[in-house]
Amino acid sequence: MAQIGMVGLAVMGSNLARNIESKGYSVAVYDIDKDAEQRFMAAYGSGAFEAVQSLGELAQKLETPRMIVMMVRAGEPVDRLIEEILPYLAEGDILIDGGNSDFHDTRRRQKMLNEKKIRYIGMGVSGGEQGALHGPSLMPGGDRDAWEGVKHILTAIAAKAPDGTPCCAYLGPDGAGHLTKTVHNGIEYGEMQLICEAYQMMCDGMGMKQEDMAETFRTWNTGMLGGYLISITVDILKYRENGRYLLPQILDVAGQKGTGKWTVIEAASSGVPATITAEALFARFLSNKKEERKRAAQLFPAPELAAMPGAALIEEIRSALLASKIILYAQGCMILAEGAGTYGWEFDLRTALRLWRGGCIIRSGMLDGLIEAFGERKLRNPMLAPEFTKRLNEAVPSLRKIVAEGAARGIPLPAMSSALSFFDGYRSGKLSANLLQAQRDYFGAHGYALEDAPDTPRHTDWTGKGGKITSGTYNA
Ligand SMILES: NC(=O)C1=CN([C@@H]2O[C@H](COP(=O)(O)OP(=O)(O)OC[C@H]3O[C@@H](n4cnc5c(N)ncnc54)[C@H](OP(=O)(O)O)[C@@H]3O)[C@@H](O)[C@H]2O)C=CC1
Ligand SMILES: O=C(CO)[C@H](O)[C@H](O)COP(=O)(O)O
Repeated sequence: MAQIGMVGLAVMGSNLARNIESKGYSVAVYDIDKDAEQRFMAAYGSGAFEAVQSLGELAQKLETPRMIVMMVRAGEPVDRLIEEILPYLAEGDILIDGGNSDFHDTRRRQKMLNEKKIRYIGMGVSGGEQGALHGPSLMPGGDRDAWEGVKHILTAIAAKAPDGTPCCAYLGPDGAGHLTKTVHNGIEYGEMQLICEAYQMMCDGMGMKQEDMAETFRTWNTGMLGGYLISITVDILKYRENGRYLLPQILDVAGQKGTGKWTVIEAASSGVPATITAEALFARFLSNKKEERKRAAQLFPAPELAAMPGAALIEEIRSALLASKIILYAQGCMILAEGAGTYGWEFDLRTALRLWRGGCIIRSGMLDGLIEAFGERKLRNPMLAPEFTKRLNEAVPSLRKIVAEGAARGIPLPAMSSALSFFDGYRSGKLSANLLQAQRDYFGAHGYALEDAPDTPRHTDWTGKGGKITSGTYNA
C-alpha cells in the first residue's frame, strides 16, 4: 500500500512525487497520459513508486484515509478529475489540489467536497521544476484538520527558509492558499516586467553589451533587490548556444497561464490599485501583437537621442528597480489583506510572507524587511514602515529620472511608470478626484461631498436645467 497518491506526472507532479519519495514515503502515481507514466517509471521506478492504471486502482492502492495530490492543469481538468475520482473516495479522505487554481474555484470545490465528507486542501506550489524536486514553497489552505493530517509530509518536502523553518504553513480556510499563490504570481509578473524594463534601458537606452549587463545584474543580486529572479536573469544573459547568446534570438512574445490575470481581477474586485501587476499583464498582451508592432515600428520611429552614457546611470536604474519593487510588494500585500477581510479568513500576512522566503520564484532579500514591517504595528502598507519610507525617499528620485529618460527615448517602461504614478498618487493629500466627482455629478447626478463634510452627500444643478432626483451614491 502506498502512503500518498500523485495524479499528473508532468514537470511539477513528477518532481513533487520524487521529492516525497526521497523523504521516505511510498507514492502511487497516475497520469492519463500513459506514455508520461511509463517514462516516469522507466526513470524512477526503482524507488518506492507504484504506477496505477486507473483512478479506481489508485484508491485501492492507498492507505486510508487516502491522501491524493492533483497536479494537473487548472480549471476544467481539475473539476473533471474530482468528478472521476469521487466515486472511489471514502469519508475523511484528503484531496489536495497543488495546481495553480483560481481560488474562487477552490472555494466552490471545498464546499462541494465537504458536503460529501471529503476533506480538501487548495495548495499553491512554487519553485518550478527544481523547487518541486528539492524543496518548493507550499501555500496550503482549506480544511484545517486535513492540514493536520498531511502536514508531516508537506513540511518534510518544503524548502527551508534561511532561518531553517519550512516554507509551508496553513494559511486559512477554503481559498486562502490559492489566493496567496495567485498574489505570489502577480508579484512574480510585476518583478519580471520590472527586470525586463531595467534590461531594456541598459540594452536600448545605453547600448550596453550583454556580458556587461550580466555583470551588472550580478552585482545587484544582494540586499533587498537580490533574489531568485535577478539570479536567473544573470544566468540567462550569460547563456550561449553554439557560441552565440541565446537571449537576443528569443521571440519577444510573452505567454501566460492565468494567475496574473486573476490577480488583477481580484485586485479590481476588491478595489486595490495593483497597478504594477496590471501593467505587467497588459505588457504581455501587448507583446503578443507582434505583427502590428512591427508595422507600427515603421510608422512611428523612436525619438533620436544619443545613447545614455555613464556608470552613474546604471546606479539610477538599480535604485529605480528597488523603489518599484518595494511598491510592487506593497501592492501585493494590499490584495492579500483585502482578500482576507472580504472572505472572512483568519489570515496573518506575515505567514504568507514567511513562506515566500525560500523555494519560490519571488524569494528575495525584501521579505525579512516586510515581515518586520508588519510585525511592528498594524500597518496597512509597508511603505509606511520607517525602513521602507527611508528606502523610498532615497530611491524614488532615480525612479523619476529613469521614467523620464525612458519617455524621452520612447522606451516603454509600463511597470516603472505605474510604480511612480502610484507612489505620487499615494503620497498626495489632494488628488484631482474633486474634478472627477464634479463631472460625475454634472452628467449623472451621482453626488459628491465637500472637504469639510465628507459624510454628507450633495448634488448641484450645474446647468440650471437639472431635475431634483439624484442617483444613489453607492460604490461598486
Ligand atoms: N510548471 C511550473 O513551473 C508550475 C506549474 N504549476 C501548476 O501545477 C499544475 C501542473 O503543472 P505542470 O506540471 O506544468 O503540468 P501540465 O499542466 O502541463 O500537465 C499536467 C499533467 O497532468 C495530466 N492530466 C491532466 N488531467 C488529468 C487527469 N484527469 N488525470 C490524470 N492526469 C491528468 C496531463 O496529461 P495531458 O498532457 O494528457 O493532459 C499532464 O501530464 C498546473 O496547475 C500548473 O499551473 C505550479 C507551479 C509551477
Ligand atoms: O506558478 C508558476 C511559477 O510560480 C508557473 O511557472 C506559472 O506557469 C507561471 O505563470 P505564467 O505561465 O502565467 O507566466
